[in-house]
Amino acid sequence: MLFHVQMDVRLPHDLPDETASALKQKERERAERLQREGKWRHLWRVAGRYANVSIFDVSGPQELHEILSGLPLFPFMDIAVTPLCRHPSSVHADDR
Ligand SMILES: O=C(O)CC1=CCC(=O)O1
Repeated sequence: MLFHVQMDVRLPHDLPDETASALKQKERERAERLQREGKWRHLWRVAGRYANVSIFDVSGPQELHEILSGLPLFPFMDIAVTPLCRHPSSVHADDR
């Protein structure tokens, strides 16, 4: 099942630089692993904002929630989830 996910990152201004750097590094490692596993299909930066839009390919909302809530930056992100289904005019056979 595909989900469009927008994550807006809001790190507290008083978060020490070292803590922020460690969180970002852990987030990167988790994101890279999930991409290699095929669960995090797209990851795009929103131009001009500390935010991303992503496409996840997971079994359903429960798995998505487990992934998102396990992200190192989860406590510092506003997340909006939109479930997706196939568009009848899409020419891409792999759209699910
Ligand atoms: O920088 C972001 O948008 C937050 C993030 C998600 C995956 C990642 O590596 O960073």
